[in-house]
Amino acid sequence: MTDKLTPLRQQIDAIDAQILDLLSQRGRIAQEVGHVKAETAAPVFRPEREAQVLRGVADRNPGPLKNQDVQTIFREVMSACRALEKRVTVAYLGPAGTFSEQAVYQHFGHAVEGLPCASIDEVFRATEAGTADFGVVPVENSSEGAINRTLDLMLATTTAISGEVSIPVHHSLMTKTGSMDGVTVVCAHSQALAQCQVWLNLHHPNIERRAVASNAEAAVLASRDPTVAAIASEMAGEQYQLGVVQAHIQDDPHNRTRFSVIGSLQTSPSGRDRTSLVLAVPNKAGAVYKLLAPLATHGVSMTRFESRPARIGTWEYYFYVDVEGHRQDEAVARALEELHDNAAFFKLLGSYPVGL
Ligand SMILES: O=C(O)C(=O)C[C@]1(C(=O)O)C=C[C@@H](O)C=C1
Repeated sequence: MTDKLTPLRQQIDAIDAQILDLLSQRGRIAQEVGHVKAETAAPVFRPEREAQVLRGVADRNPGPLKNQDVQTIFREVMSACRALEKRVTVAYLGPAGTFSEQAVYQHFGHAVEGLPCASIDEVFRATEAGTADFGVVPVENSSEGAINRTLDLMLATTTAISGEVSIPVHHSLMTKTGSMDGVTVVCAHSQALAQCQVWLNLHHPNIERRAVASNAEAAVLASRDPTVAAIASEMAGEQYQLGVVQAHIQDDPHNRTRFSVIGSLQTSPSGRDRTSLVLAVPNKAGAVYKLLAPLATHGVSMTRFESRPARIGTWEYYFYVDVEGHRQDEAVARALEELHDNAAFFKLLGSYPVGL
């Protein structure tokens, strides 16, 4: 056994030495890129370029490693190279251990400075003020729908969307001891309580449910008090040393949350992009139908249509619309121009690479 293993490990050692050498070369070139960018004050983080690199890696992957795994490796390689140019700061809904933090690492890799914020409002504020280079905010959950506060702030602030990231959301029930003995209350963010209500009704119908600011806060509370159970990610459970009572208790096993990456960057086309905008029309019969006609005329597909009541007077609803393609693509550009002309209100939120 040992005799068979030794030569294989020698081969792995030789390959690792080559990988390390190539990584160092890549890092030195990234430093040069950094100097070129510094001369023109060009942005360090280029989401469209990173998306192209990751798609290329999956296209060329000869196996046996899975596409998702080679992409994870290359995302971290780019993250480390990017950090040689500049370590970007990313604001997210904290504390550490939230799904938002997971979304940050999935999009930017781990060589970033995470800035946990107390609320979605604060993520927008930190990003607008420049305290953070980017912010990551939840936009919609596959079971619970839109995150309304995010939609409202997209409208009210000057931030642009420069990327998107979607992550599976698996909730676990956890306590300090790993058992439900003596537990009187289950804490979680209201969205998580809603996403687990069928399971809770079935297994713990009589335990009080209390909504708190975030699942990570619930984990903190549970770590301090054995009468409190938390619903949170297992990552948060590990962070606050909780025992798992039951994993994956979300009612929908395919539960996902989509996040937007916000900032001041206007992302260039990557070849597979999405454009987000907000529209409003006067409250007349057929107005919405007419408003959207330019999309059909120019063959632009709509991938999302969400309405939010306007809170101040003139129009009844704002429509949050996502379309396929980049604002610089000819068909999209023409459709946007006509939408702009037809709409009583028009705000382009941004064009960005479709998430992996
Ligand atoms: O191509 C660039 O602009 C780089 O800065 C290099 C690099 C990379 O490591 O591949 C790093 C950061 C950018 O976000 C994109 C790519």
